[in-house]
Amino acid sequence: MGHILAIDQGTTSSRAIVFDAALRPVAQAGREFAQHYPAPGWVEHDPDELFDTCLESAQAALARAGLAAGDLAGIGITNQRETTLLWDRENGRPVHRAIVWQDRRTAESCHALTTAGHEPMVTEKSGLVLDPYFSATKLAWLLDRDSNMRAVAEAGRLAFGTVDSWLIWRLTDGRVHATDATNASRTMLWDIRENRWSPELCALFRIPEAVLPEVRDCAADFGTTDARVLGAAVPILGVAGDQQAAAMGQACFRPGMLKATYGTGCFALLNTGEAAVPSSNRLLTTVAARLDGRTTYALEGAIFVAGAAVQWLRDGLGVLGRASEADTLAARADPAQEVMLVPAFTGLGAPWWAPEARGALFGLTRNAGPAELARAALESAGYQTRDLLDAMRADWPDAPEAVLRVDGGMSASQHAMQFLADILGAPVERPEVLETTALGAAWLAGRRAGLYPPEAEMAARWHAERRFLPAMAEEERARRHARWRRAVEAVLSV
Ligand SMILES: Nc1ncnc2c1ncn2[C@@H]1O[C@H](COP(=O)(O)OP(=O)(O)O)[C@@H](O)[C@H]1O
Ligand SMILES: O=P(O)(O)OC[C@H](O)CO
Repeated sequence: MGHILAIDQGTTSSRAIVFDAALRPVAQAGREFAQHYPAPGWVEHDPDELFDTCLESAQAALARAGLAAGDLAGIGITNQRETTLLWDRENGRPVHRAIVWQDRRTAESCHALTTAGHEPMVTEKSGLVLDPYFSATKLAWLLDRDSNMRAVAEAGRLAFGTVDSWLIWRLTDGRVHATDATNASRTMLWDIRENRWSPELCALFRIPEAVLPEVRDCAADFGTTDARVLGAAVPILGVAGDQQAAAMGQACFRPGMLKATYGTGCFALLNTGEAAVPSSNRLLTTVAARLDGRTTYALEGAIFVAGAAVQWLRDGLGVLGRASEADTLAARADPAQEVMLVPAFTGLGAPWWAPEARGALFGLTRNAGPAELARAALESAGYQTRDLLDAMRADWPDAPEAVLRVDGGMSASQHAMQFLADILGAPVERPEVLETTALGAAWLAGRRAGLYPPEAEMAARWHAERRFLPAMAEEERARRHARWRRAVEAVLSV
């Protein structure tokens, strides 16, 4: 009974990791699933596939650990956030495929609501910007598909959920319809300060409250799995959105602590403690955690392209065989050249929120080649992070001097991480366990089960595998950053 299973349902794959009683990962498994693009800018996932890939991963991870479900003390769930599902409570069938957070189909309705002057109220209550990224307009779109749908929803027959709620529903065979406060805070329907579904936001987006899940703490009782699902009844004891779970896995529990996860994109979260700090720089104010009924908050910034720039070198340009070769290639770059990449392949995220912007290369010479491009791609994550951190400091001048804890696939790049420390002028720390998202979910469940330590002890246990210290002269940092800002301005003006 001393193990915890963490299920990490991400945008491109589902993974499961078994942790032992000392919170060490002992076995893992993962499954990819199909991405559906039914129209330009639309992205969907098959709800059954999301569940099945989680279940297969869980079974495979348990088998690799030599364990049965009955050996588990609990399950922690973490998930891609905002992705929106709606299903029929009676037959358990989704009314549509899941609409993924990246999906832009509701851009026009967001624009109309912004033009009508609703954004200040939306931001004040939800902490978010009025963008298609979040669940509310996606759910409204689902409810608008059929003239009868809202009446059916009002009668209590339909259930809305982010991916965590869907997995809980399926794991408990329809007995529990719940989510946690971090996932709720990404729906644009949750009043982050009042800690309740917002009647004003529900009215604005025309969402019947009958569809909404019950919102619980991150470490709480989310029901017990149906014994037929995994072979034994296992309590679900922890739930958090993946970026918040990563912040917990990085032990960023105190105000001022900061983590950035470098995967395809990058998500940075700055813990602001019990203060829900409003942003004047278009960052998001979001729930970092709700534990023992106490809500803590974060300022969040999202970059759309981080490791994806390395993928582009590999799959688009063919100058890399594998992402891990980027460092070797970048090391051959001519130091005298200053090729710079603004990787706005799908627009620019925070703090710019410029969906129409497109990428650009600056400083090309006849001698610029794959090595200079690789270096520019690795460094583009650093420049973008600097913009996020500058915005965070402007929003929250009380923030202590930042140390950035990093994780995700791209944090493996020495060059990217050293440049990050250089351009931030701040230390960058990389932990031993890079699976911080699953670790956070496991910690929540184990904390609830009484197996894992509370925050303070978790924080004391965390330690860096590698620390990158800034080595760039202040003048050089300022010069480079000014050049980056001019490059961004150029991209925004083309
Ligand atoms: N050694 C490396 N150097 C630079 N980028 C890397 C390296 N290894 C992986 N990446 C990048 O990290 C990303 C994958 O990280 P991962 O955390 O698995 O992302 P996601 O969860 O978004 O799929 C890819 O975009 C890949 O290009
Ligand atoms: O599944 P990931 O790791 O790409 O994370 C997605 C985020 O939660 C979206 O907000």
